[in-house]
Amino acid sequence: MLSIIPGNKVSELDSSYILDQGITSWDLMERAAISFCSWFKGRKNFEDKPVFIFSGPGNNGGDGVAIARILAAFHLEVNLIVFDAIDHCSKDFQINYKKLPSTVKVFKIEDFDFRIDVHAVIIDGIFGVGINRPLEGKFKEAIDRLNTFDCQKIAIDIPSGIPADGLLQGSAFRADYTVTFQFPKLSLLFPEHGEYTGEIFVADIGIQDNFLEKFASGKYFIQQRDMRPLHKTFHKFSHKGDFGKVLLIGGSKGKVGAMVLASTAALRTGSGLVHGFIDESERIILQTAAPEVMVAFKEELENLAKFDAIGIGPGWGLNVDLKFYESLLKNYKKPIVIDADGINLLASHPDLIQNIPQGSILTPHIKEFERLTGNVSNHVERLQKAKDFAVEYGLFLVLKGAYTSISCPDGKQFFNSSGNQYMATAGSGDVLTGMITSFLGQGYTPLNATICGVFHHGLAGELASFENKRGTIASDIIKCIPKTYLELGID
Ligand SMILES: NC(=O)C1=CN([C@@H]2O[C@H](COP(=O)(O)OP(=O)(O)OC[C@H]3O[C@@H](n4cnc5c(N)ncnc54)[C@H](O)[C@@H]3O)[C@@H](O)[C@H]2O)[C@@H](O)CC1
Ligand SMILES: Nc1ncnc2c1ncn2[C@@H]1O[C@H](COP(=O)(O)OP(=O)(O)O)[C@@H](O)[C@H]1O
Ligand SMILES: [K+]
Repeated sequence: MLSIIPGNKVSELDSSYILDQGITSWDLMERAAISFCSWFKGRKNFEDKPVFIFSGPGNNGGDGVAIARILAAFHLEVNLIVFDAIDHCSKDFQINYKKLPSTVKVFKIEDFDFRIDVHAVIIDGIFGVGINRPLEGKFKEAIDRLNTFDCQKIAIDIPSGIPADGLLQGSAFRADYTVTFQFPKLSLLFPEHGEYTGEIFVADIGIQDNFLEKFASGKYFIQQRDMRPLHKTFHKFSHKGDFGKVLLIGGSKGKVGAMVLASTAALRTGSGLVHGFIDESERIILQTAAPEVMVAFKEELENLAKFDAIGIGPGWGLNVDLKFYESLLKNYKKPIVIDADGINLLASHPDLIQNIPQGSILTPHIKEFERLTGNVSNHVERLQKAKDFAVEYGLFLVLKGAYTSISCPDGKQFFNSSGNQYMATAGSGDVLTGMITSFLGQGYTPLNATICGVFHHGLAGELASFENKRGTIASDIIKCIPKTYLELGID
């Protein structure tokens, strides 16, 4: 899986890779520029538009200069705006500058009149991971001004101004797209930076995952290409028992829908048998809405071991018999998935936490997480708290939202790449609970069940929103779960 390397290790990574491969730093910059340009050429919305590239003094600027040469070779109108005297710029910047064809128009920032047509494309190569202080002076002025333009804007590697691993202070370039090299920089995944990064694309520059791993910090980016090997294979003679027997517990007056969604999602994810335990008065609703789901009776819960996985919480309400909850946690000896009111009850009764079986999976959204661990002021703090919580209690903590993070008992953190804003709709979290419980019941390890659940859920959301856009609802996501297997080439 793709490692996320801290910004301060990137130059060490570059030097080590260059030495290992017997290439020059210019070769690596050229790969980055080619990779950027092939992404650029693949996007029909930039075709034949004039391009304005802003290049700072470092290697991010050097990338910009190399990109200027390559795009000019495609006969685009290319304007390059530089901020410093060329002999004060990085070595590879200077080499690329000498290679520029005469068709590229070069301006010094102080001479540039900012007459940029609305149809033009602005490319930001001002600062990359080398930024070491907030923007000021000519850099801040230029970026603040560029942010007022309505044309398409692309950031090279990271929007200038945002530090690779920390929080933005002051101004930064507001991009519609960020094309980041080899791995996403951690700060691109923070909600605070969403309005600056736009859509993120990872451009491959040829550094293999196992090489990156030497510089890893225990943070990983989950991509589509990682999915197949994490899945179990089933065969012609597999029977419904092989696909797992799961139990979902939740539902209260007015909130039975959450159980309908979670249990249907579990079935669509591949569970052989799904049981639902729900308030007696509400059972008929579950039975009617989801006839494939079997309603469980209290006496069946006396032998919990017969269930391959249990998910607790969807629509459960807060009016729950705590002794019953405690007995579930104590008596089930395998990992449990806990969501929604299951989490809210842990927050109001923290003494219950110690009873949760090791390796269990908690799936709070940001508000539920704060109820559990206290308020935080930013995402850096939130990620640290999630990691500490997972390590302290030996649990997997899934912090839901864009780039959902999975914090593991060993301190590793995984960030999901699938999903989109159209999934922010009622019940979409219940769908995830059903999916993770299903994978767990199919015999996946808690980590694989969580990664697969989170990735398939996001992919189903993307497929569902393809046509429905803002009108996407949780049931649409469930309908698209089977398509995620097709999309990933998994039988
Ligand atoms: N493996 C990789 O990741 C590769 C990285 N490359 C590019 O190289 C970039 C990193 O290049 P650099 O390390 O040269 O760093 P940058 O290009 O981000 O800039 C660093 C320069 O800017 C100065 N500086 C930093 N903050 C400033 C501020 N607020 N105001 C004024 N000056 C400031 C620094 O003193 C230094 O001279 C990456 O982001 C990427 O674009 C590619 O060229 C090749 C491969
Ligand atoms: N902007 C987004 N990008 C990607 N996924 C999102 C986004 N917003 C929400 N989601 C996903 O949708 C789900 C919402 O879950 P949750 O907040 O528990 O909703 P509910 O309580 O309504 O079921 C989570 O899995 C979350 O990761
Ligand atoms: K940049």
